[in-house]
Amino acid sequence: MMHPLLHTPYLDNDLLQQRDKMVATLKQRFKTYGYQQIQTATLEPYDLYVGNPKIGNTDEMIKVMDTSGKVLVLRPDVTIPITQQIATAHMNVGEDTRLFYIMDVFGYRFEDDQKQRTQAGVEYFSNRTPAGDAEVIALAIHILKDCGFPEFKLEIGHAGFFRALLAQANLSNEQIAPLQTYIQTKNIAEMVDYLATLPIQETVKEAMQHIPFLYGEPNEVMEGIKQNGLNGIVQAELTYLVDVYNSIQAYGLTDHIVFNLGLINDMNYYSDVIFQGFVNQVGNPVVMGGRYDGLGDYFGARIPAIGFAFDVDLLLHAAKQHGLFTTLKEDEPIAVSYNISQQKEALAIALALRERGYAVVTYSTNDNRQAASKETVHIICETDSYNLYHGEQAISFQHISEVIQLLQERGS
Ligand SMILES: N[C@@H](Cc1c[nH]c[nH+]1)C(=O)O
Repeated sequence: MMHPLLHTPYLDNDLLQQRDKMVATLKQRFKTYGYQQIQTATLEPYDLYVGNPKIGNTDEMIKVMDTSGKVLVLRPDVTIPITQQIATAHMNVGEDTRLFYIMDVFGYRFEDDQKQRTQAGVEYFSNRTPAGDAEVIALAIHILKDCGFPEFKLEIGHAGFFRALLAQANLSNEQIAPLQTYIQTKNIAEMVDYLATLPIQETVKEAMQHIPFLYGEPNEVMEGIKQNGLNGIVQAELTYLVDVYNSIQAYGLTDHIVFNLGLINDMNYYSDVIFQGFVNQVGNPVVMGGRYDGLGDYFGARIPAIGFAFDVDLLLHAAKQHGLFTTLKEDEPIAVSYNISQQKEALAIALALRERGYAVVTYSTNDNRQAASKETVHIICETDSYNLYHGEQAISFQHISEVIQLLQERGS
């Protein structure tokens, strides 16, 4: 059963801690594959997007005006500005460049009311090779494993597959759009009716009707393609996909791979392999990516690249749904309360604890404040005695070193 996305207007402390932990896991994994972090501006010139055929619909971008009347957009995508930066700096990829990011994207192509989403992604600038593409896909799978998802699927398709079929049909963009939707939603009945209205060859119609079925175990999908005589049209794309798949085999990760030749991404910049990752019970993909070798051309540079982005909030939601949140260390602060005559000494104790990374709250008992809860470690500094209370236990101490030793022994 699919669960709708939960919309949290804000994240509470627990969720934020889980989110930080998840982001740390992703960052760590990106680093182990040799990626370096990059950050781009949140507000970008609208000109970066307008008029670029490789960039989707600019209507849905959030626009603002600066004080001089110049139109800016809130970063709708990360791949585009990074490609522009690399294009400006390099013109051609000499050396491989591996970049990762944790950045928000705004207002673009989201079905729901949430106009801001955090992406954790990578961009790998390098010439197209099956081994390079396989490494990026393996990294995405590695992350899903790191997060602890027991079951997930990575669907692989090819941006050129649908395009090659379309090239035979000579259709306008308006005619293509519904077709794309029918394929994405696997709405075969309406697709058949719609195809009947289009002026295209019967063989092409049949091929298109077959696209939604080209899903599943890679060998079976390839067999289905042959049986339907589709391989002649898209031979090069298919051979490449199989090469990538064979390379993923070397990582021992093919259990998670399915082919989906009906995969169509709304981003227009993809040129070759595209992929999306799904975990059970979550309808939308938690990760999307693909190769976009032609995007740099728009910025005047030949810089082939492949990348992906995880939707951090969706991933968090999925982890919660699957009960994958680990219990975090109890971080309730230690309470230090003191008689005003002992203020200096008590504050020195608090400082020493804070210096060691403990969270500490202090208050004067003369202020008549609420007592700490039973679970809290509570240090009370009175004129003639210093005591530490925890649950039923009460221990008196002379020196802060005794407190630190006690805390360490308890593992708190
Ligand atoms: N920018 C793409 C993901 C991606 C990164 N690199 C390549 N593709 C997206 O937001 O869907």
